[in-house]
Amino acid sequence: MAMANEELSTEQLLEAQAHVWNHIFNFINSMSLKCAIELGIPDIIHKHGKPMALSELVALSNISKTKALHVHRLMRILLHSNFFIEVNMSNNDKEEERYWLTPASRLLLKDAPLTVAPFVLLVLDQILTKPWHYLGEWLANDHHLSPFKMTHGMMFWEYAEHEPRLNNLFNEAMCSDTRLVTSVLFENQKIKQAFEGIESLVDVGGGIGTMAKGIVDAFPGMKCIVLDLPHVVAGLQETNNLTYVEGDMFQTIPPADGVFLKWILHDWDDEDSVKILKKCKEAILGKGGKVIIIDMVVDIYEGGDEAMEDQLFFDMLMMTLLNGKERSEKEWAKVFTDAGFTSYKITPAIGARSLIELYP
Ligand SMILES: C[S@@+](CC[C@H](N)C(=O)[O-])C[C@H]1O[C@@H](n2cnc3c(N)ncnc32)[C@H](O)[C@@H]1O
Ligand SMILES: O=c1cc(-c2ccc(O)cc2)oc2c(O)c(O)ccc12
Repeated sequence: MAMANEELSTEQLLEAQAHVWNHIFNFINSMSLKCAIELGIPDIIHKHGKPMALSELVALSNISKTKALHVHRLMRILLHSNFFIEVNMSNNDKEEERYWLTPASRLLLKDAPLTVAPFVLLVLDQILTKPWHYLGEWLANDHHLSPFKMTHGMMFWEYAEHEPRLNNLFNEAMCSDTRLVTSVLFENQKIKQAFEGIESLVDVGGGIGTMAKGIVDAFPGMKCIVLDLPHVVAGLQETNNLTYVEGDMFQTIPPADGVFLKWILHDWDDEDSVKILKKCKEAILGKGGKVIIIDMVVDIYEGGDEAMEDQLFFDMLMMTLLNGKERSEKEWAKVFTDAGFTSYKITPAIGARSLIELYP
């Protein structure tokens, strides 16, 4: 029998091996990043205010002094993946290599308003990484809605309800994303127009209300209601134009001119998404309103290959953690029609994500 590799030139064979190795070891990039965040390396360098030598980094962190050379190796891989840059500076006539931040590591500073550090800690937490080991077994079997359920015996939202550490990590991560989204969303006039004229809005699955706060700041006349599960919104501070409702979006959505769904429908399969959208339609009927969705539309993105690959990653994430998916325009159109909506408009909005306006 012919061997598959027989037809490859040496160059092709080595290239193929490098490609496979790269994919096998990609998790080392992720784990090195998580380790740097846990050690607070971006924050220590930022606080230092100027490029920092390895010896200074070790002295000012809780890294063991005996591990300095190991940290040099950790920094080497993070330099390679553009999370830090190396600056050569002279110190008492001695050339010394120093580490400095890049735009990517600035996004990892724990106290930066737009930090994505909570997402790194969330996605690479053992609760979320364990289900990936069961993906193949899950695909080979009919039972269980997701590899997450197969691993932990319950769905993601139930787990979050019973495990405050996951609940807090998740809500904090979502909040940081929302801060990033609001900071770019209303700069775009086309997007801003989508919210104009809406006097009351329900943010369905709005988490702890970060997006709703951003919306009422941008539209001070608007009243916003955040609907989410009791363990998420219980006891949160309300204001004159921001209120919280503990509830289930599959049961009732409070009536309003507009319903907003950010990163909700990608958590659910088509059948559940249609159920949620039917409830949204009931909420806006009689008000002549619309539904505004922020989610990915596969193959519509701004920002090149990385945004395209991010759509593929998120689709796999939704399959593994939840029973959800990222949808193409054709798949969205079917869900909208099945839920009884007649028209929609897609505007590419934030990198890999779009804003969809949906009309009954
Ligand atoms: C992926 S998060 C999105 C949060 C927020 N919209 C954002 O983008 O930051 C999904 C949200 O849906 C909420 N959720 C899940 N099931 C729900 C239900 N049955 N009714 C209401 N909210 C629900 C979760 O608690 C969570 O806050
Ligand atoms: O578990 C997640 C993680 C994310 C996520 C990861 C990294 C980012 O930079 C942003 C977001 O998003 C999720 C999500 O949107 C969801 O509906 C459920 C789970 C997760």
